[in-house]
Amino acid sequence: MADDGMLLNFSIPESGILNKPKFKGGAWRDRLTAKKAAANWHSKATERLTGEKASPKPSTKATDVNRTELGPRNHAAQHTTDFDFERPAKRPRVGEGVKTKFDDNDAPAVEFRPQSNANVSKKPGSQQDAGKGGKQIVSSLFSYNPTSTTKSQRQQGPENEEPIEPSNAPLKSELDTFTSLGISESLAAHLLKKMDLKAPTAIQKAAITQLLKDDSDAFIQAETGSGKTLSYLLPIVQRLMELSANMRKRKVDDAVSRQSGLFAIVLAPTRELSKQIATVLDNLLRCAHWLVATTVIGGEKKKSEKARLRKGINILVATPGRLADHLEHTEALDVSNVRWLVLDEGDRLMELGFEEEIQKIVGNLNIRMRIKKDAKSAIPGLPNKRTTVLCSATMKMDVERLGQISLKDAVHIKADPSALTEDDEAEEKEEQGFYAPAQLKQSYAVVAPKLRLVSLISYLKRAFARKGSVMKAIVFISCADSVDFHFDILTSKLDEDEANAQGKEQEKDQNQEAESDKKKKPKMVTQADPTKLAVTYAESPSLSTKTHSVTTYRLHGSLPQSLRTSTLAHFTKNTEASILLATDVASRGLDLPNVDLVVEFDPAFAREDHLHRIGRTARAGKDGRACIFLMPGCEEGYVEILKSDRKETSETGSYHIGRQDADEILKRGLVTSGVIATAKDNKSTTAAFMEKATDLQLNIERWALASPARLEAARRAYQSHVRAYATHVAAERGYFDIKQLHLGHLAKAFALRERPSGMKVPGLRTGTGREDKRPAKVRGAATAERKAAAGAGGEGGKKADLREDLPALDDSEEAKKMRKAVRAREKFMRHAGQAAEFNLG
Ligand SMILES: Nc1ncnc2c1ncn2[C@@H]1O[C@H](COP(=O)(O)OP(=O)(O)OP(=O)(O)O)[C@@H](O)[C@H]1O
Repeated sequence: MADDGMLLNFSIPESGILNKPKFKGGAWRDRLTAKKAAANWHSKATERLTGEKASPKPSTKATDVNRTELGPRNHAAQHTTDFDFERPAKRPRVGEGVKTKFDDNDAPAVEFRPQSNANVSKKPGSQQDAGKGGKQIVSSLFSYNPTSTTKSQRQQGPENEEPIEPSNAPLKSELDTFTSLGISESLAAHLLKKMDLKAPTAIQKAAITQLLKDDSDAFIQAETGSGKTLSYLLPIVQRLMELSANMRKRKVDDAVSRQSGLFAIVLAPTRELSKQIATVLDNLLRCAHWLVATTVIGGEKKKSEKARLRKGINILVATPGRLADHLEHTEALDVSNVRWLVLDEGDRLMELGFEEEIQKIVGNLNIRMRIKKDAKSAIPGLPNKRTTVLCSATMKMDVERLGQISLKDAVHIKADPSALTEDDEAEEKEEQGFYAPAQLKQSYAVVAPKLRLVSLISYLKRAFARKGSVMKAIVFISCADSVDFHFDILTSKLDEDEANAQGKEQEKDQNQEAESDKKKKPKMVTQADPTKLAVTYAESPSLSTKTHSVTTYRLHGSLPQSLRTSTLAHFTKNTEASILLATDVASRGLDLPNVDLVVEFDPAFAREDHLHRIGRTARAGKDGRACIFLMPGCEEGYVEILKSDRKETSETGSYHIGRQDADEILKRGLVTSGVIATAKDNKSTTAAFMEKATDLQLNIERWALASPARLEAARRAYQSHVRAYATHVAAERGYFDIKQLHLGHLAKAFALRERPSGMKVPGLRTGTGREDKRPAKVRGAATAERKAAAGAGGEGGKKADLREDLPALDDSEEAKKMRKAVRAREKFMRHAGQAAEFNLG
């Protein structure tokens, strides 16, 4: 039957047959625009269908605007795709494309434009990808970035300057030998043959002379990498060898053996440092095998430590918490013969809150020594008084306090004795003086927050591009979560098809789920897989080249002690190119061989920490480079601190500090791969590096999207980073002003397409312009919070592991409850022997 003229008898509901589309999510402006356009079209369509006045047919052509590389914020755009309406005029912007959200605090991963509007020219800085699926992507990585306040000067860099005489190298004069300082021939021969140490450094010369000469207490102050460890160990070993030789000569006494008693204790703030000192000591004692040393440190089994103490020990290296514990509970530990007590890294011991433990230890040593003296059973030849040696790079207030607790009429020992002056004012200035090694080459990189992650990868790519150009690098990061996040990125295959495909799927799902999630109750967050913590090193696909591989390591205070130890040991032994991503747990005292580059990706919380960090390179006269990442704006003021790092600079202002821009780093790392671009090919290189950087960023974002655990880890890293940022010392907060931090842009550096919501950070701009009016006491707690976040790696029993759930430091009930919970968990961790951010003794 012909259907011509057939009348369909459908009844049309009052509301019309076309239901009005619902608009959810996205920016309200987008929703409003879409709603208006849809309403307009809807009424006209309904009019037409109900037989009323015909109206022009609306276009139903999908404009494909939703098929983007966008995060959930662009969800609104997805709902508008059935309507080809005119969008309102947008805020003008540099480059092309339509920005999906006009939030000054935020910027999407990429911006997009409708396909219909595809005739826009491709310009550098607005890289488009019309590839797979007809997507039109405009990179926002290079737009709306803050501009630098310091000049980019392509001038002579430090590498072209006259070589600078190292300030921490062994002395060159033929007269300066170990034997000339009073070290025995046999020990000096051992130093030369077995430890390859020919001549003493300046601080060793000063300290060994003094400590062999008399039994006064001493305060040793010298720059990083100047050999302080041997400056106190050598005189102790020399004295004990003499004691032993004398006893053998007398024949009436038994020769010194492990049973003769404990003669020296060395206290260090961290387990890593204790182990390192113990290793140097063991090497020394190979020429005096009758002397025995051991360690007692937090995180190890107390039972086996007790067994070792029972067997007899002559020199003990310990962390304060664990030693205090043994003094209380281990009967076999007899300290009545202790004649040397060394407090290494004194400022750090105080910073980590060991004052109480040290007071206990010193008190205990004093009492036992007095009792022993009264009993007149001291070993013949043993000094009558105890010598206490305090080592510190700085003479800050808290070190003075430590001096008051432990030292009596101490001699101040410095590498350059002429620096010890009678002039009080000059002396005070000198005492505060803590400088970087003279031969260390320093530079800074000015990198906008959005470009931080891609710039870091590019910087490292370039540094390791040529085999052997950089052997080992340490990258300092402010908090443990952020170390974990960057470790995952650097050890993943970012451009793997599978990961990308998963990421793209996830993108779609995320867009769809974002809206419904908002309405639902907040879900339990997916925690990053904690078992993954077991992996602390892996090859880095993005940094390795065809000719050589690069291994990335991670280290922070939240890793179990055994892992920390094995990771450091592996990094130390690795003879191939390797990078250690670490919190400040690695900033103090650690002597890792062949580190020729230190990158401060997150600036240190205080100048002293910065000097300790960069001091991991350029040690004992060797060369070294250090680069700090600063964001454009107030952070660039930190260059003043860099200038004050060098002794001669602070006085003469002559040292050149290299400067690089993000563009330069990206160009060198991603395009010219080690070859410096000439002016001729500069133009094409500009387009190329922007394209490559955008691709890299997209790959990273897709990689993160491919797994909820990764996304969660990224969020945690971001949050911990921002919270840590709020805890720079007051004197430097002008450079690191949390209120100036662009949180939306920064999210990108954590592979996030929008900034996580619901963060409480003290001092953070809330939109109300509210100032941080917390009482000083509460504000002070921020320091502890920061240290905990950094996984500062002490063994301070009283410090909280606030890493996972740092409370906002206000006085609200919620914050109080949270602090209580954190304290309870810390207590539990302590009893359970777990490694907290601060590792417990
Ligand atoms: N006389 C020497 N000649 C050559 N190398 C030396 C000498 N003394 C020490 N070293 C080496 O210098 C490096 C740094 O020594 P050490 O760790 O004691 O420095 P430090 O002053 O304690 O540094 P930091 O302040 O960073 O802890 C070590 O690798 C050590 O082997």
